[in-house]
Amino acid sequence: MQSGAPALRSVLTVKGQSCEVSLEPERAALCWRELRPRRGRERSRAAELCLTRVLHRARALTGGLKHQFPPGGHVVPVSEIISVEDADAGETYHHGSNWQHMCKPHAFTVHYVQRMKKHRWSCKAVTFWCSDEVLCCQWLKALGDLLDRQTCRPKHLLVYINPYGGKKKGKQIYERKVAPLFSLAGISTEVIVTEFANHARDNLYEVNLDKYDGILCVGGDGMFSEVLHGLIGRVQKDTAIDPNDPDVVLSPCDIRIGIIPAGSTDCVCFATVGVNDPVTSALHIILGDSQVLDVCAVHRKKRFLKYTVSNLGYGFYGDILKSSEKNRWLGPARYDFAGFKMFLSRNWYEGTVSFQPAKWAAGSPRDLTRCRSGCDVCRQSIAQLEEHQRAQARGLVRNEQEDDWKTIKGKFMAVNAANMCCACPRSPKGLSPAAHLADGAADLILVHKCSRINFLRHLIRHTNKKDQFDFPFVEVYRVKNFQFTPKHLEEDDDVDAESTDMAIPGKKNFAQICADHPSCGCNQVNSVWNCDGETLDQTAIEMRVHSQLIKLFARGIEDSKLEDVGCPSRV
Ligand SMILES: Nc1ncnc2c1ncn2[C@@H]1O[C@H](COP(=O)(O)OP(=O)(O)OP(=O)(O)O)[C@@H](O)[C@H]1O
Repeated sequence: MQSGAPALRSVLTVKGQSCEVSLEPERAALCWRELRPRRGRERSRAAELCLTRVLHRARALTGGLKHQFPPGGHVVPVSEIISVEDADAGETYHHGSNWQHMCKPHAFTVHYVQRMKKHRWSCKAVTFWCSDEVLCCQWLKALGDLLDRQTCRPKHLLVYINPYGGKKKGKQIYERKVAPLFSLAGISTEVIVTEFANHARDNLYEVNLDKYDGILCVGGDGMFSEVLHGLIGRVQKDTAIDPNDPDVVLSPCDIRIGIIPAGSTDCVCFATVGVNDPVTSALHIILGDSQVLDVCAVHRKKRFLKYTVSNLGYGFYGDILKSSEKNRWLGPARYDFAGFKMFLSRNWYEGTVSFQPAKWAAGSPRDLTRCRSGCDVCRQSIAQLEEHQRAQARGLVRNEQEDDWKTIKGKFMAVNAANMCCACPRSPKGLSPAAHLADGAADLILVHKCSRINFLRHLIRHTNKKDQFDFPFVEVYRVKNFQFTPKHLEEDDDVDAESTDMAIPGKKNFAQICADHPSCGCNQVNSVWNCDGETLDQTAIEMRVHSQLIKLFARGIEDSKLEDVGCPSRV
């Protein structure tokens, strides 16, 4: 409701109780509260509605109801109303009395978001009964007009479903839990059930994107990665940007991506919504939420390899992924099995890491801030980054292309670049709890070679309140880019020749034997990179953060205080 628009106030009946109901212009909210305490369910609805009429007369006489509701009322922000419909058409109201057949009372139903525990949302409905048709139409029109003004909401979506992701229930989840909500909200969809890996990615290069207000993926992180690659690739193609150039400024993607979690790992959904729940994600999409997200581009010299939004991990997390791929038949449990196996293997890898710190970043990886909805650290960091870029363009500060590189050589058990906290239900803190979704930087975590017991202590701290970086063998930096070169390629000028590191015949056999027999005391030469759950063949890589390159249908994790009051909130 626009500021200055008149308030709509009436006495309507909700669940047999007379309620004072208002559309508050200044709060852009629908509010209602019972006018008197409930006296028992046996009260006849006819008597209640008659009382409603009496109160309406009283309203006319007194010139309006009082402006502030006392405690005990409900408030639903208009921005969280999903839809409004004529209750007769919706048939959502329980018609319990004969009286309605005689008097034909009129009613409308409001569907809205209710906050549950742990960032979960559900769709609730409340039906308001009016004394006459004119009043009912007045309410339907006022609410409809307000919903029409929610211009950020999508109307037409392109949906890709991976029928084989997670427990192979993507299609079922979409049809049973998500599609009914979209139809309630008046959203039309075009659904493509993928037939092969990379179907969605390839399709995104061909479709007419102008037709859609958003692209959804139903599946896990692998499916999201497909859509991410398809969309970013398509936008670069349309804007004649060469993604193979590691120094190029990529064109941002304006169309939003929605994730309906239905995979084995739904890390991106968890970190941007706070829960892996298809209904919650669908509701964020319906309300038209928007969350910008940094994307890291991974290159090998002048060749583009992959984009990543969550974790780029070498060593421990790369080995887990590689090992888990062999046991896909175990389902999601394959990650636990592979993790345990890799922990026992205690592999370490020699190499050199070079990086440039993100000097503009407002936070640090070891502070106690957490990236939350409307994050101040992200906003401040980007403001400082833009200021820095403007100063560079004017020649006021020196170009950092060549300067400020820091180099660390060592034997690493894990090298991780976390672009977000990477929290998941198993590790609610994540790999880097203070990492931010859209600050233009990633957290580079280096775990040097250490004893098995120390590595276990480090891993356990991902699940408790202690600082997982507070060990002499762990280093963490907030960076704008980094490079990694494994030791055996350090001397090699022609690192481009490496197609896959395991292609070096002698080393391949050696690595294979030792991976299978960790007790022999030898170590594998190379790990692989785990790039958002997909393996990279190359080991010598460079990564750069592209700030706020994409937008998701999400709002970041909300402050839990909102859940305590619930929605509709008690005033
Ligand atoms: N129809 C299909 N057939 C085979 N593979 C597909 C199909 N559609 C998508 N894929 C691929 O399946 C992979 C895994 O998908 P998804 O992320 O949805 O499930 P997941 O169980 O979470 O997998 P993972 O845990 O391995 O990421 C993705 O890399 C995607 O490219």
